[in-house]
Amino acid sequence: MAVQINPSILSADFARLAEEAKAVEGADWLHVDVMDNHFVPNLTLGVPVVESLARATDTPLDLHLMIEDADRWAPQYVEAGAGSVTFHAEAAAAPVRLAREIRAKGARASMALKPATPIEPYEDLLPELDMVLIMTVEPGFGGQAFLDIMLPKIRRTRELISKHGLQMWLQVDGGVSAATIERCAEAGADVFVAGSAVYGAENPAEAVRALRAQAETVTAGAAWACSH
Ligand SMILES: O=C(CO)[C@@H](O)[C@H](O)COP(=O)(O)O
Ligand SMILES: [Co+2]
Repeated sequence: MAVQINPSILSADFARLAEEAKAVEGADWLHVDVMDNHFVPNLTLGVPVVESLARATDTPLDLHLMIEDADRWAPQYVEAGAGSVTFHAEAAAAPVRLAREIRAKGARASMALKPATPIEPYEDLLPELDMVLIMTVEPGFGGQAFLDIMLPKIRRTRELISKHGLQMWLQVDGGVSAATIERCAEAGADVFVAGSAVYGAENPAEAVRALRAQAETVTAGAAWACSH
């Protein structure tokens, strides 16, 4: 499947997480933003909540760790039930070792880049990863405006993935909506995180379907989208 839509539960009602997860059944993954109030100026949830959420939904969990000391914590989120764990390049002391540990424990390994972090220094790491996440807002909060100056970085990352003949996914996160998803897809993204655009909609499941249809109109013709 080329296009994946991952609703972010950051925009959901945290008192009704199980119901909110069920409201987007049909989504590919449930995106879970973990924030520690150090790496980003906001605090969300931790390992026990992820364990409970993993039991409450059949949708696999896509963990986005916005925390310091990712090397110590990321493996614990695999054990908590995550199917994919994204650590930030800026927060990992030993990213290759960490990616290998995440994979060895049975999850997909992914690395995120804040808006000011370029992809080029990480080119040689790409084969160690299952996904790269390009942040299209400053991490920390949902509901921010999409940074279209990130589009060249998405394009460049897709070029590097193609250059190395890799099958990995390219995720975008932040301000993804009906107004921006096509530009992300045109630039080469195939995994789309959407928080406010899904949970702010009257019918979240329908919002997921609509975003998917929009992105698919773009990726249907893209050469890179045929490879997975
Ligand atoms: O990681 C983050 C924010 O740091 C995101 O996953 C947001 O939760 C996305 O929310 P929207 O921008 O789609 O409202
Ligand atoms: Co996120």
